[in-house]
Amino acid sequence: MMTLQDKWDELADIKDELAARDWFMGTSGNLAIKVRDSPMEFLVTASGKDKKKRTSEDFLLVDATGKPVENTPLKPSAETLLHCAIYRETNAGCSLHIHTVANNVISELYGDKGSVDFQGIELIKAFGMWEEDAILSIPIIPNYAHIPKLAEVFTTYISADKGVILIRNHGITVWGKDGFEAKKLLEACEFLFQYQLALHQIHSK
Ligand SMILES: CSC[C@@H](O)[C@@H](O)C(=O)COP(=O)(O)O
Ligand SMILES: [Zn+2]
Repeated sequence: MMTLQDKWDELADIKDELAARDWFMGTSGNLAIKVRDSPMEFLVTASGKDKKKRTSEDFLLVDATGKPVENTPLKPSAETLLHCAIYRETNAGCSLHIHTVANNVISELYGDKGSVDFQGIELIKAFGMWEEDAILSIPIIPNYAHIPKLAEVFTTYISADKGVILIRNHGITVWGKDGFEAKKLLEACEFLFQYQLALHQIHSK
């Protein structure tokens, strides 16, 4: 059986890997991993920390509403409600949110369209799309400073079978059945975004 410590270590390892890619600029980003189903509880990154550092105060346990389970001076991520929505609406075991230049620029380029679509590129297989003519459509939603409003809009775009939402000029959130799956989707998305930006540069010459 996986203990709380096992889950903590798993999330800490994922955090280190994403940090090594420089995906936590300026304290941005937040990560979560489900610890148990009933009552539903998950570990989430503490708010405002330098996520490139590994400390004993990196995560705290919260309930389905995003409230800390135990008395703690730590504050859960400001975007905990997005993770709550994912665990409420899906069977996900892990959810990851990062800000990169590539995901922000793509969200701005395709924001008015409401999605960015990928077809005929091998890496969409990371999303389980194996058919020749499959199209991966990543939804792009507006950003709202008011997190309950952002979570409300975000919830309407959660689809259990895809696991990715891009928030305009903000960042990407992915989720999967476990940490491995969520990280795979995140890496695939960032590859696709960089590919799309490179194509843009060529076409705009
Ligand atoms: C410091 S800019 C990024 C934040 O506003 C937010 O979008 C973010 O991703 C991190 O917030 P946090 O509360 O640390 O989880
Ligand atoms: Zn964010």
